Formats: sequence, structure tokens, C-alpha cells
Amino acid sequence: MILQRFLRQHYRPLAGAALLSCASAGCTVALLSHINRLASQGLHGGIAHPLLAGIGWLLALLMTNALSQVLLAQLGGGLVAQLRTELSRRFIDLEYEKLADQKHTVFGSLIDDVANIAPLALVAPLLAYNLLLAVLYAGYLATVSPMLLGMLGGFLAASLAASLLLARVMRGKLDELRRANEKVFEYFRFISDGKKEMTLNEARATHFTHALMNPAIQRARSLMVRAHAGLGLNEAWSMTVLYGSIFLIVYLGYAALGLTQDTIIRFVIGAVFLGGPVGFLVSAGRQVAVGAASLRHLERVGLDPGGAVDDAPSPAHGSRALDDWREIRLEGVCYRYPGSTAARPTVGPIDLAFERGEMVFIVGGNGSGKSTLLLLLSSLLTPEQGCVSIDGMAVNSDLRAYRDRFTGVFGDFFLFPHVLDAAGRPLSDARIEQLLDVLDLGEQVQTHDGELSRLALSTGQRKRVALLQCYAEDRDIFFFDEWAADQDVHFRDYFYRSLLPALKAAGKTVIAISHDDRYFHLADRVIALDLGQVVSDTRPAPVPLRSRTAI
Ligand SMILES: Nc1ncnc2c1ncn2[C@@H]1O[C@H](COP(=O)(O)OP(=O)(O)OP(=O)(O)O)[C@@H](O)[C@H]1O
Repeated sequence: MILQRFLRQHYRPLAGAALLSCASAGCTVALLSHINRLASQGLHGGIAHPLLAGIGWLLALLMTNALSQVLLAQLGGGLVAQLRTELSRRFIDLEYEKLADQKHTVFGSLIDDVANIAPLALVAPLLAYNLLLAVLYAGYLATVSPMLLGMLGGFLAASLAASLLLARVMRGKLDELRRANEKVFEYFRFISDGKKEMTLNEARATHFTHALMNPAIQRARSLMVRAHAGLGLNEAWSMTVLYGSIFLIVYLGYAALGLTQDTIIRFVIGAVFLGGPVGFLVSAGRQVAVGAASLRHLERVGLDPGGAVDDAPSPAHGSRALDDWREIRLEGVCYRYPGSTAARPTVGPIDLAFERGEMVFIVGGNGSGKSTLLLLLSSLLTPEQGCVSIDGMAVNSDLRAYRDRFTGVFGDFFLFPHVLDAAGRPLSDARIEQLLDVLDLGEQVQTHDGELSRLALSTGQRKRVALLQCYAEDRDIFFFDEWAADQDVHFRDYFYRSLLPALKAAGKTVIAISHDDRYFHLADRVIALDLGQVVSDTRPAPVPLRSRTAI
């Protein structure tokens, strides 16, 4: 898992921090012994020597502690950065369908889980330090009175057994808390994405606040209180057991065991020192429990933190493996969205073939399965049954090469400010300016080193910027999910009558979802869907085109 890998990669500074911590533990014990000697023997060694020795041990303690803290701070920063980098990469590598309905998970994990997991690694050297400190103090106490140490050890062992039992009970609570927090993160997304609707509609905002957000926050709060109260009670209990047993030992030492005052005082001072590492070990248990719950959450959402992230850079150019493809075929393809309880699949069974260079329109009523078909065709969704193949080869045998064939605009597209070619290089500003002019955006948007000056545009204009990106990528297959729906009459006409035919003339395959029946006759094929199945696949008679604009 990621934590073990981090510990392996950074074992030197971690070992350094642990060594420094142990040195600091040694200084603390030496200081304890010095204080005890001074307390029991007084200033027999003169005035200056005990003072200088005390200052010396204090300075050594300060330096070893400070150095180990600096090392730990560096390791902490490094671990947070590494966790963020690895988790971002894992999210990017995760298949679309695994994340489609849980986008809030990204923020929850990058913020909450990173903050919970990072302390797990940092706790390791401190655990070593405190364990060593506890052993050294115990060793010191053994020299004072092995019998009293045995009694104290017995009390602490019983308390530890109770703590471990409680930790098992709390494990389920912490997992529940992590899931409850996930719901809160989901609603945080409503706040940003639904801002306009809630600003305009106060009743909607009130309902969201009182019926959704607040109950989710309250549920997380109540689980947090239960989980952390349990862990906190454990800490309080453990410390009470420690100090209670010291009290009992003093009492029994005088009342039943007939020990000398000197033995009892020296034992008590040592036992109080022991309270430091014991307290740390108990409170570290809370960090470990919370961090472990986050690790389990990452595994649950498919971000299995086991195994190294593949940091190999992507190829510098799109794959050429399928450059000469001729046909894409869907055979018996069925798909059902997760959670769907319908008797029949959302789409399918579908049997279709797309020839290279064709211009195909996919049509049908709302919910008939057009967008789902496009996601299956572009391999963003995996068929539950059936197969998508390219020239007879199943596409999942080389998904990257297959996906490199596609560029397009989804119904819920996202705009990146940088315009890149198929190889991921910034497109030249001259070419971007030319495209901006063709798309009638030259006035609104400027470009500098391949970066667009603004993306805050009208919906129709934003779709044109998305189209610009497709031209920049210039791949074999251009797909559009109701691209023209937000365009004005003039530009819609221009899109269907000029831009799409020009793409076809340039040898591109065009697959466009459309409700614009005025233009259906311009396609090579019109595939109609209903209830997730192909109900017709027709070839309209060819018509002469008005004009074509190659861009
Ligand atoms: N993410 C999803 N999770 C569950 N069901 C979904 C999801 N997306 C779509 N569906 C369902 O799948 C069916 C097909 O949806 P799809 O978006 O493919 O239809 P469409 O033909 O593109 O519709 P429209 O013309 O309205 O865009 C619909 O019944 C829809 O409710």
C-alpha cells in the first residue's frame, strides 16, 4: 500500500528521525535520573556541577528534539505532496464509469483522506521514540522496584487490552463516519453547482439547507461525536488507569508492602515520566484508527492504494497502432447503468457497424439511449454484454490506441483553457486565431502560447470553443452530442451544411447526435433509437451541398 511504499522510499530520513528521537529519549532518561539523584541526594556534588549537567542534558534534549521535528516536518510535507500527486493520478487513470456518479469523491479523498493518512507515516518514528522511551523508563523503574513495576505493568496491560477491544468496536463507527462525510461532500458540490438556482429560488435553498444539507451534517456530527467520544474515552480511561495505578502503588507501598519513602518517591517520579510516552501511544491510536478508516475508504471507492502509480509519461504522440482502421462494429452490445432496476438493459442489444469516413446522425427521443450509445462507442462505458471491435479486434485489447481515434463534444463537456494538438502540444497561436475567426469568436477570445484568454462565454460560444479543441486534436472520428442545440439559426445551419460536410470531405468519420430533423437528409446514415434499441438505420438520398468550409 501507499504508506508502506512511502516508508520504504524514505526510510533514511525516517530512520534519522527515529534515531534522533531515540537520542532525545536517552537525554530525557538521563535528565530524569539526574533530577532524581538531585532530589534524593541534594547538592552533594557541589553547586556548579549539577546545574551545568542539567543544562547540558536540557540542551542535548532540545537539539535532538528540534532536529527530529524538522525532519518530520519535511517528511510530512513530502508525504502530503506524494499522496496528492498519487491520488490525483489514480483519479485520472480511473475508468470514467467508476467515477461518473461520484465526482464529489475526488474532493473528499484529496482533502479528507490525505489529511487523515499523512499522520500515519509521521507517527511511525514517534511511535519508535515513545516505545523506546517507555522501555527505558520501565528499565529505570525496574532498578527502583521490580515488584512495583510488575504491578504497574499489570494495570497497563489490562488497560491496553480494553483499548484494543474498543478500537475494534470503533472501526465500524469510523467507516460509517467516512461514508457520512462523503454525503456531506456531495452536498457541498450542490452548493457550488446549484448556486444560481438557489440564489433565485429561496424556497429551493431553504429545502436544500433543511432537508438535505443540515441532516447530512448532523448525521456526520453524531457519528463523529460517537466515534471520537469513544476514542477520547479510551484516552481518558488509559491515563486514569496510569495515574490511578500510581496512586494505588503509593498507597499499597506504604500500607501493605512496607516500602521506604525513597523507593516510593523515586518510583513515582519515574512513573510520572512514563505517563508522557504512554499518553502519546494512546493518542496515536486515535490517529491510526482515523487514518486506517481513510485507507479503507480509498480501497472501497476503487482507488486501491496498493501498487505503485505508473508514472511513465504518456507517449509523445497519439498511438498510430490503428491508423488504417476501416470499420467499428458493435455486436450484441447491452448496457445497464449501475443501480438500474429496470427489467431490460438501458441500451441494447445493439448491432451496428460504422464505416470509416461516414457521416452518421443518431436520432431519437429523450432518454432513448443516444448519449449512452456514444459513450459505449467511444469506450467510456464497458458493455455488460456483447463487444465493440475495430477491424475485428476487440477494442479493450488496446483501449488507448482505440480512444486515440476519437475527439468530440459531450453533452456535459468541460473546457480546458489550453488548446492542444493530438500529441498534447500547444497549438500555434496563429492556427488558434484562425479557428477562432471561423467560429466567430475572434472578438471575444484571445490566445497566448496556446492558452485561451477566457472561457466565461455564452453556452453557444463555449460549445464553439469545445469544437475548436476538436479541430486542434484533429483525430479520425469527430462526435457531437447535440452540439448544435445551443447555436443560433445561422451558425446551426453553418455547422450542418458546411462544417460537418467539410470534415467528411477531409476523410473524417462524423457521428452526431441530433434533434434537428431539418438536416437529417445531409447524413450518409440516420440511426434512430427508441427505448435503447435501434429502430431504423436508413441512408437518405444524397443532396447537393451549398458550400463547404475546410478549416
Ligand atoms: N448516469 C446515469 N445513471 C443512470 N441512468 C442514466 C444515466 N444517464 C442516463 N441514464 C438513463 O439511461 C437512459 C438513456 O439515457 P441517454 O442519456 O443515453 O438518453 P439520450 O437519448 O441521450 O437522451 P437525451 O436526448 O435526453 O439526451 C435514460 O433512461 C436515462 O435516464
